[in-house]
Amino acid sequence: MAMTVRPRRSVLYMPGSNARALEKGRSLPADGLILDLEDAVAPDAKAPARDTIREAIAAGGYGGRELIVRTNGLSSPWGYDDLRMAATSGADAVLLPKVESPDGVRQAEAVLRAAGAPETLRIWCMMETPLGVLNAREIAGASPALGGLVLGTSDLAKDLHAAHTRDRLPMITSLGLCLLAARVYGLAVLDGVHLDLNDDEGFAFSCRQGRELGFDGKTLIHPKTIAACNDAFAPSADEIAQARRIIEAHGEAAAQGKGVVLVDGKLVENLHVENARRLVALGEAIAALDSAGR
Ligand SMILES: CC(C)(COP(=O)(O)OP(=O)(O)OC[C@H]1O[C@@H](n2cnc3c(N)ncnc32)[C@H](O)[C@@H]1OP(=O)(O)O)[C@@H](O)C(=O)NCCC(=O)NCCSC(=O)C[C@H](O)C(=O)O
Ligand SMILES: [Mg+2]
Repeated sequence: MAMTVRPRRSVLYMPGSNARALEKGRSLPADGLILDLEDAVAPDAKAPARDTIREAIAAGGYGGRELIVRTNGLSSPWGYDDLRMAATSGADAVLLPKVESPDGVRQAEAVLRAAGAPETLRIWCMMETPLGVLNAREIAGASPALGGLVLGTSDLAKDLHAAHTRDRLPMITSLGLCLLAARVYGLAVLDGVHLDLNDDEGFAFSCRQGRELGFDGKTLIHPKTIAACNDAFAPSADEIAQARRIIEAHGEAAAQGKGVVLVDGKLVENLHVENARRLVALGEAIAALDSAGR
């Protein structure tokens, strides 16, 4: 059975006020781009940044990259105008900051729909406050328009009074709760940013850890980190080859009326086949993106 998986290994933030960054986004190998109106944009630059983002998306050239507009909160002076712009911008998704309740999602959704947002526009939520994380399950189930959760580990660390440690132990509970909520509702889920651009080793560790925990990918702040992130979140050639062996061996076993089989000495059941199919589909989707130049 064919399975569709959208690669979201690397999703790069860029300030909506930075036209050069938006231009560069058209040629970077990121799976997605977050065109930011919130924290990366100074108050005086918010209104012009809205125009810059709208014009950039309208001009096109982003290929298969997923385009996500991060708006300001509705309690800020810019939130409503941001949502109205994003509604008809042609973006794939709107990313709401600091979401703390399902009502926050529904309120934003009502503004988007009233502004003419198409049914295809997804709503993504930043999970970056203690209350938001505790309400992750309700937020993830707030609307069928939900597309994904993004961890805001910088804001979260601040609110938790937590340290940024290499092993990210202080974050683990929050990461786990958001992952659980996303998987319950079939949403995408992206890990937070690694702030130290000179710490290649720490970055590689956090990518590996994020993938092992179950994240689909990681949010990034600089283009130089995209390639390593893509590698870390893509299934390796060995993993794909093993997944194919699992699918084939289980298919042969099923044809003989057996429910289980050993592959490379390990027990394989239906659940392993499901995961193997996901890995193969992800590998194929990545190959298709790469061959299209995105
Ligand atoms: C961090 C930066 C300000 C560094 O910018 P800069 O000094 O320009 O870097 P470089 O000179 O090394 O840039 C080299 C070229 O790459 C382009 N570039 C740099 N960053 C980006 C980017 N993010 N997107 C696209 N292109 C980028 C430069 O234009 C240079 O190109 P060229 O002209 O060809 O030489 C900068 O990287 C930056 O602004 N990063 C994004 C910051 C951001 O968006 N922050 C907000 C999101 S993080 C967050 O909010 C987390 C969350 O909410 C939480 O709570 O955790
Ligand atoms: Mg934040």
